[in-house]
Amino acid sequence: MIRFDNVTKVYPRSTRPALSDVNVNVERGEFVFVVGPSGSGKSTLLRLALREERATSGTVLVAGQDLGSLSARKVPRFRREIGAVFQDFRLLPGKTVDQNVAFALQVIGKPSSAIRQLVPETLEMVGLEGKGKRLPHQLSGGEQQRVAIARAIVNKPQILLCDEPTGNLDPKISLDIVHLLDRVNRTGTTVVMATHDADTVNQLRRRVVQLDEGRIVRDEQHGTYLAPVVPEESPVEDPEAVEDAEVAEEIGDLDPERFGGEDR
Ligand SMILES: Nc1ncnc2c1ncn2[C@@H]1O[C@H](COP(=O)(O)OP(=O)(O)OP(=O)(O)O)[C@@H](O)[C@H]1O
Repeated sequence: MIRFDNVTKVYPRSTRPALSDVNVNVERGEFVFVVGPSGSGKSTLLRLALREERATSGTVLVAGQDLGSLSARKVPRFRREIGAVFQDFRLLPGKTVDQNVAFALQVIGKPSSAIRQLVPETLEMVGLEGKGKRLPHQLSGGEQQRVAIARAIVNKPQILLCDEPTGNLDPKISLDIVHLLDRVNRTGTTVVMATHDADTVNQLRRRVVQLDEGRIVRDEQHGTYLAPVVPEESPVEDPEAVEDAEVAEEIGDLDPERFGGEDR
C-alpha cells in the first residue's frame, strides 16, 4: 500500500539528507508507528507519501501510484485516497464541526444527500455526536483532534497519515486519540502515525519503524519505543546569560541600598 525503495530526500540548500536510502513496505490494513528523535525524518517520510514533497532519488509507491511520475494535475485525485491528520488540527475556525467535516466532501463534489448521511455517521464514530453545531474554539484540544480525524476519514480513504496527532494533547487524551486511530485501522484503513510519544507506542504494541538521522534503524512488528533521554540544559551555558549575570553583579555592587546609600 505504501512502498519506499531506496528513497533519499535532500531538501534544497541542505547538505545532509533528511532521508537516506530508506526501504519500507507497509501492507494494506497495517498500523505503523514511525518514531525517532526530532529531525530524524518522520515528517519528511509522511510528506513524501502525501506527495507534498518528491524524493531526490528512489521510488515512492502509494496506493498503486508511482509518485515520482505522477503529474501535478493528478495529485488532487491521488490525495482523495489519503486522509491526513496533523499536530495542529488545521480546522477552519469560522466553520462549525459539521461544516468542517462536510467541507472535505463538498470539495470533491459529493452530493448533499450523501453529505447529510456521512457527516453525522462519522462524528458518531469519533465520539462527537451532538457537537456538530459547535465552532472549533468551543471544543477541547482532544475534541478538535477528533474533528480533524472525522474530516480525514469521512471520505473513507484507503490510507490515513498522521503527523504527531497527539503532540499538543495531554497523556490521557493522547491515548484516547490513538485508540480511536486503532479503531479506524480496524475498519480496514491503513494507518501510519509519526510520533515522539513512547507511552502510546508502548501501549498499542503495533509495528514500529524507527528513524535516526534519516535512516531506518529498527523495524519491528509489535514493537516498543524507548524515547531518547534529552540531557537537561545547564542554567549558565548560554554565554549571553553569563554576561548578563556578571553585569547584574556589577550593578549590585553599585546598589546604594547595599552600601549605605541611604546615608547620603
Ligand atoms: N522544508 C525543509 N527544508 C530544509 N530542510 C528541512 C525541511 N524540512 C525538514 N528539513 C530538515 O530535514 C530533517 C528531517 O526533518 P523532519 O521534519 O522530517 O524530522 P522529524 O523527525 O519529523 O522532526 P520533528 O519530530 O521535530 O518534527 C531535519 O534536519 C530538518 O531540519
